[in-house]
Amino acid sequence: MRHAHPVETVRAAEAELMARLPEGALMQRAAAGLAATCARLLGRVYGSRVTVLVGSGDNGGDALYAGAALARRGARVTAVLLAPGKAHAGGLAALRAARGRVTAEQEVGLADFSCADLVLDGIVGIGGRGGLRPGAVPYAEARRRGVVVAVDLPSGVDADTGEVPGVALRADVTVCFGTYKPGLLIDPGASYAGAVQLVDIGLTLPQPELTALQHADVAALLPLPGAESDKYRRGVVGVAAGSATYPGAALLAVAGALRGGAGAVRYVGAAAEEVVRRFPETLVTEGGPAGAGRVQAWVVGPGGGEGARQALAEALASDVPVLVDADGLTELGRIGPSALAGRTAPTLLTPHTGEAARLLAGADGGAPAAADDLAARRLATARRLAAAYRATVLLKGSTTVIADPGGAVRVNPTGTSWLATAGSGDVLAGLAGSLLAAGLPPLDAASVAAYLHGLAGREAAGAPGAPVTALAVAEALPAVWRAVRQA
Ligand SMILES: NC(=O)C1=CN([C@@H]2O[C@H](COP(=O)(O)OP(=O)(O)OC[C@H]3O[C@@H](n4cnc5c(N)ncnc54)[C@H](O)[C@@H]3O)[C@@H](O)[C@H]2O)[C@@H](O)CC1
Ligand SMILES: Nc1ncnc2c1ncn2[C@@H]1O[C@H](COP(=O)(O)OP(=O)(O)O)[C@@H](O)[C@H]1O
Ligand SMILES: [K+]
Repeated sequence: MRHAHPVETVRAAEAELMARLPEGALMQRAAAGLAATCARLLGRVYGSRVTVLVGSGDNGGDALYAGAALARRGARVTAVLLAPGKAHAGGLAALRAARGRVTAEQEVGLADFSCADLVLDGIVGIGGRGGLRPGAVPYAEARRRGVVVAVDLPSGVDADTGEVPGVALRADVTVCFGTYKPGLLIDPGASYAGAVQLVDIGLTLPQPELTALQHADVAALLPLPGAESDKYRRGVVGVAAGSATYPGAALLAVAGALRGGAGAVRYVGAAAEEVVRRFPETLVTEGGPAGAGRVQAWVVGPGGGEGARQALAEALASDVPVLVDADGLTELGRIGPSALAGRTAPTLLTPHTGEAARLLAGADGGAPAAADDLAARRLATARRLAAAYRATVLLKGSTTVIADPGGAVRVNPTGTSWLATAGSGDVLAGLAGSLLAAGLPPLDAASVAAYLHGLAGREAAGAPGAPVTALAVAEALPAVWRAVRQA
């Protein structure tokens, strides 16, 4: 499990550790880890060209000490001071002592930047506010031939949210200290970070609110049949999806549900004939969720069309977990959070940002939000929805973020934009519903589903990648289950 902590928590842990260590020791640890990664990336340090972009804080200090370490090993290092007079004094002295060059001239800095084998971005770290300041913007736009290594965080990315309020410097590798910052895991910030490496500097940190699953975590959560299992004990997932206009959504949700670990899939809706023809293992019931037989969790809404309102009302009236997607979310947005007020079992909402905008419009009375703005503030959006509806929210898109109303957040690391294809969300809904029916709590069901769905998207796209269909994503699920269990 990867853990991320907000700046306030990191600072408190740093202060506590610094009080027990000789002055500067923590920065030396950070710089040593940073220099080791740079040396690995360079392969041959001696004779290589390294440019260090230096801002006014300790982030620049880390970069300067790492630059000094590389200079001592024979690299030709130039420090470019973006805030001359404010650069970290100790780091600057160390670089000079190692015979590094120092300049404050932008023209020289830009020329150096463009021909360096490696650039260290020490402009700003967790102390940053807003995007890059004007003096640093040309570096984000300049030609580059070497690898750019961000120190702790790509400059211009908000550490706590992943928001990029202005221009940011894109990195190939980010070396972060002590813990991941949320901004390294959540887009758009995550897309600036490249490959992220964590350097342990000995911080003692509390349980994180924000986590990202890895293979071993998912493997431990997957519902597996035991010797005494039967289909009911494994869980029956009810799928209320599809309509005369959108029968395909029913097929795709059922396809996802069949590969999610429940013992059986029960379908209700207008596409029963198509569903049984394609998936004869599906149980089909006439009418809506209210009259269906035993079900441990409902999936309502994919392609639900005009039937979504009634199906939603019936599913929400049940005492089992309900996943609401697509047309179900549109109906829910019309009513607002009061629709969930009487529920005794958990509810999981799976909006994309357009649906999130509609849900918010029906929720907390705030100003109407555009989907693009919500996408730029993914963490805040998922949290706001979870709080307003008192439900678990899986916000889909470039980084899928899952927020529990209690405050816990999971970020999915496996996504791929090949999944941006019609119907792949229906597969995800069926898959997550199946995991709910198998007994996983909503945060786990949603984050395991997003994880497997992302891997299945990659598996279906192959390497170097080709367009995928939603059904191919569903069909790739058994292979990714195996891959996760084998890891
Ligand atoms: N405190 C410590 O002992 C440690 C700190 N570490 C490093 O220190 C960093 C935090 O250092 P600081 O608290 O000094 O903060 P930063 O170095 O991240 O930035 C603060 C400085 O940047 C300026 N600034 C803010 N926003 C800016 C922007 N958008 N563009 C340009 N300048 C901007 C501020 O005026 C301030 O002078 C971490 O990210 C990490 O790299 C590590 O060395 C680990 C140990
Ligand atoms: N840019 C992207 N990068 C990664 N995943 C994406 C991107 N855009 C969409 N996705 C994923 O693709 C799926 C699309 O779901 P959705 O928007 O509901 O489509 P549909 O309604 O057609 O099924 C979601 O799992 C979402 O997270
Ligand atoms: K930085």
